[in-house]
Amino acid sequence: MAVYTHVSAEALATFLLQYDVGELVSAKGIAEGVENSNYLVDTAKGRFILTLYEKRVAADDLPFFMALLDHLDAKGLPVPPAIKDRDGREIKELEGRPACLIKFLPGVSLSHPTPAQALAAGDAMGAMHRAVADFPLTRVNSMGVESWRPLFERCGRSLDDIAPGLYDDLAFALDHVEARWFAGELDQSAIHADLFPDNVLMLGDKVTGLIDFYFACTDIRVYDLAVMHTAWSFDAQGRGFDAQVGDALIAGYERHFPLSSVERAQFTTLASGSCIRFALSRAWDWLNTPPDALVVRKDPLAYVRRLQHYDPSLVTRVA
Ligand SMILES: Nc1ncnc2c1ncn2[C@@H]1O[C@H](COP(=O)(O)OP(=O)(O)O)[C@@H](O)[C@H]1O
Ligand SMILES: N[C@@H](CCOP(=O)(O)O)C(=O)O
Repeated sequence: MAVYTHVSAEALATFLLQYDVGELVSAKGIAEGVENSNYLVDTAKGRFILTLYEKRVAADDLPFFMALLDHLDAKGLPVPPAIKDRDGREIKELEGRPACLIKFLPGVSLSHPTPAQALAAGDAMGAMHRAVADFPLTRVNSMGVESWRPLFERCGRSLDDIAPGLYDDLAFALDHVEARWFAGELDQSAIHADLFPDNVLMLGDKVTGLIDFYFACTDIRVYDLAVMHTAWSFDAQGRGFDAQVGDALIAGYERHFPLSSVERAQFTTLASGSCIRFALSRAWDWLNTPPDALVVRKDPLAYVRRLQHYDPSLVTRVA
């Protein structure tokens, strides 16, 4: 459950007085998500999301995320901008945490997207990349290729406590992917960098929300599509590759940005890099989150299996 910081009803009612949103009617914690504390808030004038940013989101990065959301919202993308208070401020403080009141978007996130839904989601990512062509701000990808080796080294031999051989498999894969990485050769832009199914809200086959921009950054544009491909095309255990879903994501994206021959040729390396990135962040959380913590630990091996799908030569020890 992702409610790390408790907000009292009194503190929330006082906080809302700073906005033109009407009086507090009800609030409840949202279980989904792992990074921040989220509440569903109903007021006399409507429904909102209240997010308190926990330690993994740096307060200094919030202006970038909020400017990106405002930019995409102004271009008609279905993203949730922060609500401005009576003084025009979006980033506030509540219970000692940076906090934003955010537009509520309808829709549900899918556990098993169909090809038609993947087509719409790939299209939405393409539209988002098109809309950021004139977005002026940049942010280094804190989970980009340069961060993987330090994170791998911080996990160290404890990786083998997750699965025997995991340290050697990830060491080999990291050497291989780092040597083939090509920043500079491929177009860069603002990217979402975490557009998993749980960060896309849908009603039927229509995308109604792109949410959770807290890894957004400047990086290789098609890397964003590769991240999406690794997240959408498998079951939760990282098995059962669904080529129809994967192809539909790419087809939707190509309505906006047909892949160049170089991007096609590099896609396996980009997807392998994405698998290493999420295997490592999940492994770090796995090793550093007590099993009885309220937040659900995500399985790092589900990303090792995906890595094996994209490049079977990289995973030889972990099943
Ligand atoms: N703007 C929004 N509109 C509707 N629901 C939202 C919105 N933002 C977040 N949610 C809900 O809250 C959940 C957690 O949000 P998310 O941003 O993914 O959290 P975290 O950053 O902690 O991973 C989402 O799965 C979704 O159900
Ligand atoms: N998508 C990542 C974890 C980030 O969590 P989110 O709830 O902020 O999307 C993963 O699955 O490892």
